[in-house]
Parts: sequence; C-alpha cells; structure tokens
Amino acid sequence: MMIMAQSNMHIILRLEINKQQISFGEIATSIGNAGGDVVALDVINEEQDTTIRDLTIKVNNKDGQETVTQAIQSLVGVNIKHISDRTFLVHLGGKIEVRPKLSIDNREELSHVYTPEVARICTAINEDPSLAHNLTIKNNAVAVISDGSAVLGLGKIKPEAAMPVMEGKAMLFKQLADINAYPLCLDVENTEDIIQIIKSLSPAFGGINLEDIASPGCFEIEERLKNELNIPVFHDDQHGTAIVVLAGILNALKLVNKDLSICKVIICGIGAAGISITKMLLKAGVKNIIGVDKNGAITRVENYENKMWTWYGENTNPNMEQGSLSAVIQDADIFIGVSVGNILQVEDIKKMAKNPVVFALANPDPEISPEKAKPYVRVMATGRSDFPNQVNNVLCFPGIFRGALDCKASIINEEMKLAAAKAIAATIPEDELNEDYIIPGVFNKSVVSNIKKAVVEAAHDTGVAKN
Ligand SMILES: NC(=O)c1ccc[n+]([C@@H]2O[C@H](COP(=O)([O-])OP(=O)(O)OC[C@H]3O[C@@H](n4cnc5c(N)ncnc54)[C@H](O)[C@@H]3O)[C@@H](O)[C@H]2O)c1
Ligand SMILES: O=C(O)C[C@H](O)C(=O)O
Ligand SMILES: [Mg+2]
Repeated sequence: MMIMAQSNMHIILRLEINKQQISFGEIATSIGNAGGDVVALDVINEEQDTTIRDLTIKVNNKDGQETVTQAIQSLVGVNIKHISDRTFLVHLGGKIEVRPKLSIDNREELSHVYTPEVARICTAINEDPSLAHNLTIKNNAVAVISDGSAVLGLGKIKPEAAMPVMEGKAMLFKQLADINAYPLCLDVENTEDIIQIIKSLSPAFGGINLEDIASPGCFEIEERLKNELNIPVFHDDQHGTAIVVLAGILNALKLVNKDLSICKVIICGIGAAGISITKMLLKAGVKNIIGVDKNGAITRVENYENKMWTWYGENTNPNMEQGSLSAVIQDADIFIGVSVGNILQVEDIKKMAKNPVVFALANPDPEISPEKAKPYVRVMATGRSDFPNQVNNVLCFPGIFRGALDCKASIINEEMKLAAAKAIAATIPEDELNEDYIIPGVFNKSVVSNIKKAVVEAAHDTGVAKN
C-alpha cells in the first residue's frame, strides 16, 4: 500500500497520567521536543493520583506521529490508552444526512405530506412534469456521481472508497451554496451503462455533477448526457478545475506582469482536468501550451489511441517540442500539474523563465511540495486547503450550480464558465493581490454570490436560462 505524505495531521491521544510521577508540563515539553504541537486538551477523568486526558496534537506527517508517540511512551508515569486520528473521527457515520423540512406530529399533518393527499401532487406532476421543479426537491438537488475510476490522484478505487470524496463535495454544496447534493458512487465500468444509469436517475435532480471519472471515458459520458438530458451536466474535474485555474492564472500574471499570449505553459497530466484547462487557456489567448503525460510531450507527429490526445497534438505545441517534462519545461513561464504527486523536481523549476508560476494541483500530494518549490518560484499554488493559494474546484462548483439552478439553465455553457472564472479572479481587489493571495479562500462569502451573479447573467445573455 502506498503511504501518502500528509502535512498537518491531527492525532488524539488518550493518556493516563500518574500525577505523582510526572507533571503535564513535562509531557507537553516532551511532545514539543518530538515535533508535536498540543492544540487541545480535554480532561476525561480526574482522580487523586491519576488523571485521564485527551490531547489533540498537530504533527507534520505519519513519521511525526510515530516520533511523538515514541517520546510519550519513553516517559515514566504515562500510559497511552488510545490513539485516534481526527480525520477518521470526523468521518464516523459519514459527513452528511437528510432532514425533513417540517415536523409531522399528527395524522392530519401526515395526510398532507404522505398518503392520501400526496397523490394529488403526484397527479399534478404527472399531468405537467415541469411542476416537479417546484413541487419536489428537484430544483435544488444535484447528484454528485462517480464511478470511482479516477479518485483524486489515487486512480481507480472501489466505489465505496470514493464515497468520502463525494460526501465531502455534497457537504460543501450544502454549506457554501445551500444546494442539496447526493453522493452516488456507481459500481459499473462500461461507459454506456454509466450513461444509462445517470439518465435513469436524472428525474430526481436539477443538475448532475460528474466527479472523478477517468479520461477518456469522462468526455463521452459528459457529452452524451449534455445532449440527452435537459438539466445541466458538469464534469467538475474538467470544467470546475479549468475555471479556477484560469482565475488563478489571470491573477498570478498580474503580479508577474506578463500577458497570457506570450507565456509558455506546461500542462502535466493530459487527462480530464489537463484537457479542459488547455481548452480554457487556448480560448483565453495562450498560444504556446505543451501537454506532457507519462510518455513525455504530446505532439502532432505521434499516433495516439486516445483521440483526445490526437486533438491535443494538433492544437497545441506549436514549436513541436519533444521529450520529457524536464526537457520541455525549459523557459516555461507557467507549470500546471494535474497528474500525480511528486513528479516535478526543483531542478526542473530552475529551468523555467524568470518569475515562474507553479500550480501543482494533484491531490492529495502535489506534483512538488510547496516547501521544496517555494524558494524557486514566484507564485505557488496547490489543490490543498493547508497551504496558501488553494486552486481547487470547490471554489467553483457551488457557485456555478447555484447560478444554473436559480435561472433554471438547461446547460452550463462556455460563456457561463468564462464568466465564473472572471468572477472568481475579480473577487480579490487588485491592490490586495500578492504571491500568497492570488485566489480567494473557500470561506470568502463573496465567491459563491459573485459566481452566481455572473453565471445567471451569462445564461440570460446566451438564451439558456428559463427563469
Ligand atoms: N486541484 C483541483 O481542483 C483538481 C481538480 C481536478 C483534478 N485534480 C487532480 O489532478 C489529477 C488528475 O485528475 P484527472 O481527473 O484529470 O485524472 P485523469 O485520470 O483523467 O488524468 C490524469 C492524467 O495524468 C497522467 N499521468 C499519470 N502519471 C503521470 C506522470 N508521471 N507524468 C505525467 N502525467 C501523468 C495520466 O496518464 C492521465 O492522463 C489528480 O491528482 C486530481 O486529484 C485536482
Ligand atoms: O477533490 C478535490 O479536492 C479536487 C478535485 O476534484 C480532485 O479530484 O482532486
Ligand atoms: Mg475530483
């Protein structure tokens, strides 16, 4: 099993402390010396000679956890009764729930929401299905659907294992944009089956957010569903990511004073996210984009089985640069990684043009860690919430769906996506931009409302809004 480098893990240790033998101060000092940081302390039980306490300790990674526990184990008078990981604790029982909007306390109330009265609502919707938008949850419901085939940078994992990510997205839909989102992980592999299942589920939803579905299957799935359904279908890893990347790049370039049209851009990982980012950057005016995947740069002279790569070779890399990432990164202004963790070296960054901009967006481990890269880059971003400049599709999906649902848009089109990117970038006033603040934070309340406003406007301008 691969062990992922994690920074800032929190562990909770339950300690039984013999007060005659050791003071709490000595324990805290020992934890500090081992590289841990006690961030919370709960007294569980207090007796004459012993006390039981839960200590929440911040450690840098799994090794840090070992060092801290070993340091405590070596102390006389302390017994570790239990170790838990805060991340596991917050997942106990899942992260979301469904709640009724009204409470039913008597037969009369029951008869309105359920049999027999509910039948009148069913009949009305049967006669006019558009009423489902107002008389059911549909208009404020989004399905977050994955087949588990490209979950974060973990690759193909079991549908059950994809659920924590999808629950997380559902949680954020609700908290940030008050949208009811349902995590649905499908145990199917065949593209056609995935399409048919999603089509069958669609009557219950006002929108479909496809998530962590591997390329190239994701392109056909999204394209078919967009054509065959009349509700917005949005593959978050493609378009959500591309929108946030464009927003971040627009702001980063203001700092380094470069124009998109003269930048050499390397995109590493030509999958769902990489292809969509490329399309968006080409539309925004970038001329020199080079895509790099496992076998090096994508060019128009190669023959690819993946027809998206054929398209890619024909529409990018105007100077036909060939070779590995290390070779083609020479003189690049911008590196955007949407591949896998730890594949970019400091030596590669040193080859980039002056004031390099590096977006290492693979999750959970970026292509290069900010600690390593920062001394050599001007602007650094990752997809993670524990470093500055979080370029992550969470900045986009709540707002873009809020806008699309509010105006009952039939699709989310290119104009709506561009409007969302510009709205995210413009959330930061120019005089506040700096190297560690090129993208607004997830909890900046203006983000969702700015995106929503821009998206609704673009939907009306392009005639796809029904409201
Ligand atoms: N920060 C964000 O908001 C965000 C959004 C989407 C995706 N991502 C991350 O981007 C990565 C890709 O996601 P995706 O949905 O596009 O997946 P995907 O499976 O569609 O594409 C991944 C691509 O990376 C390529 N790749 C693998 N190893 C490589 C290597 N050593 N060098 C170059 N390319 C390599 C694969 O061949 C594939 O083409 C994941 O780590 C994901 O977590 C981040
Ligand atoms: O889930 C995330 O944090 C972002 C993105 O959707 C990803 O797949 O990495
Ligand atoms: Mg994803």
